[in-house]
Amino acid sequence: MEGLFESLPEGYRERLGRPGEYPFTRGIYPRMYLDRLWTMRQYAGFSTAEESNARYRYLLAQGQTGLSVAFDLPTQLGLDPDHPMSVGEVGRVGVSIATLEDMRKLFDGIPLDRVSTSMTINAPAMMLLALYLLVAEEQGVSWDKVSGTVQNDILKEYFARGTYIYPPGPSMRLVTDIFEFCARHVPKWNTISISGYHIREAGATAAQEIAFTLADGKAYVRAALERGLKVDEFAPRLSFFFAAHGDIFEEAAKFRAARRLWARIMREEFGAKDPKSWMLRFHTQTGGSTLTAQEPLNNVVRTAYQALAAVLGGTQSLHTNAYDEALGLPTEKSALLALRTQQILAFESGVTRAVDPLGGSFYVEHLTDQLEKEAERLIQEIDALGGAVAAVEAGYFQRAIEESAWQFQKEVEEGKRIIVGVNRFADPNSPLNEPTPVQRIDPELHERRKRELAEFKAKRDGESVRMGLENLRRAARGSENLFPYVLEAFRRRATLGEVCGVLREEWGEYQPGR
Ligand SMILES: C[C@H](C(=O)O)C(=O)SCCNC(=O)CCNC(=O)[C@H](O)C(C)(C)COP(=O)(O)OP(=O)(O)OC[C@H]1O[C@@H](n2cnc3c(N)ncnc32)[C@H](O)[C@@H]1OP(=O)(O)O
Repeated sequence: MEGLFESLPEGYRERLGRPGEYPFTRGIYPRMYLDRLWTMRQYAGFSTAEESNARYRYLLAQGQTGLSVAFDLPTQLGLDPDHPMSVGEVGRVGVSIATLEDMRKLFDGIPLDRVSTSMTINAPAMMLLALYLLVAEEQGVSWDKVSGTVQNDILKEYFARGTYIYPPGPSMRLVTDIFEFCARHVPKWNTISISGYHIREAGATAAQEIAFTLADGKAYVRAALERGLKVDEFAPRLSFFFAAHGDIFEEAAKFRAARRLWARIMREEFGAKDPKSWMLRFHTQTGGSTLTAQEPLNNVVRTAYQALAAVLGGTQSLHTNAYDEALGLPTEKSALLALRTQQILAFESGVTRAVDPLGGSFYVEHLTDQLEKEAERLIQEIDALGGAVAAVEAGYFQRAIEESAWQFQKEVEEGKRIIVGVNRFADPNSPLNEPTPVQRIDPELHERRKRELAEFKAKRDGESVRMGLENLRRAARGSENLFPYVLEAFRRRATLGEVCGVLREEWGEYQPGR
């Protein structure tokens, strides 16, 4: 492949750029997958820490190369299993974690210096990361060896995902505290996964996905600069998360355009000097909203094409959906098939042999330019509103996404957008409509988790816990970094609900529309 680039006409080469060079349209590494494949990181977790741990070990044994933890809704909202609002939700969409003991069980037998872990956690990101670091410590792994990612992207929770707790002001403080703490103590940790995935899943277009995500990214950078951090101190550890939907070339172009835009924003707008600060590194998940309950096996095919788009776009890490996700939680079998889908792509398809194989395609370069232009226009619109935080408060994102979602639905209903097995070739008697088994959650689980929590509380020193929580409360009233206080509270055996509860009392909860 080497000579190909040199043989291109003058001017064209400069315009195209090289992989691994600013503005990284063609990827962030000169040799991409020739040197290292993307991380195969399947989002998983359900029921108890023990059951999730067994699933993680199974997936790692099957060749998965990174972990990605799904937490249940109470955990994502900083509530313990014994909270009245947890009823019906414990262990349902992810694993239930409330204590250091739970976290220890979740990673039992998994060496935290050898595997990187992503945790989809936002409002209580600091708390779950603190528990993770304490488990690493117990394993004898020093924090500078620990690598992974917390989603920690609160802005999109307000308009696309929904698991917020506190109002934007204190929430942005927590985000920035994590940037600062990790820059000093956990240097290999990706402190945020700025997520377009949920924006897209909520109905945004590809250009909106890029624009809204990068606008959120700019808001986090501004918040950190206002805190007094230097851009090159924290920017190399910002990471991104996008969706891969079915339009292969548009999606591949989307990733290329996003990289180019972010590189420019970081270098030209924020004056970053370290090339690592310019690089947009991202995880991709295939499009959950594109999966259909009709003829579920068709989803294997959809997912494979979407994964191809992600890899053609130069993703660093990938989750391929299980075909039964429109019906319920993946079973061990469907989760394995999802992993095999990316292994076939990586090891059989030959797609990893060239770096940015689409680079120079007239069509893809054109799409890249177009998406970049449209996203840039939208980012300017958001800047004119005062940035992403102001745009959230003004309801800008919600309105824009609803409009696109409505447009999409209309096209489906009018048959202008074809979904095979749904609005074209639908057949109620299709043999592909056989019943699909889904993962079931034990109905006794909630009671069991409440008992475990009561036992945990009975064994601890109540006075020490109270002191830890009061120290956190005092710090929350001031402006110090809260991370050390959260760590201390967990060392004293406070629970997730208690730690988040103190901050709820101090800061209140976000009430949309008020
Ligand atoms: C839908 C659902 C929900 O709503 O609930 C969700 O949200 S699920 C959401 C699930 N989210 C996730 O799973 C997010 C996953 N995100 C991540 O893993 C990260 O943020 C990531 C995107 C930066 C990928 O990190 P990673 O560790 O897997 O991979 P990296 O690309 O950083 O590679 C690891 C190390 O190898 C190096 N490396 C990699 N490739 C190369 C190469 N070709 N040449 C030279 N070096 C290379 C990197 O620089 C890095 O080193 P060094 O570290 O020294 O630089």
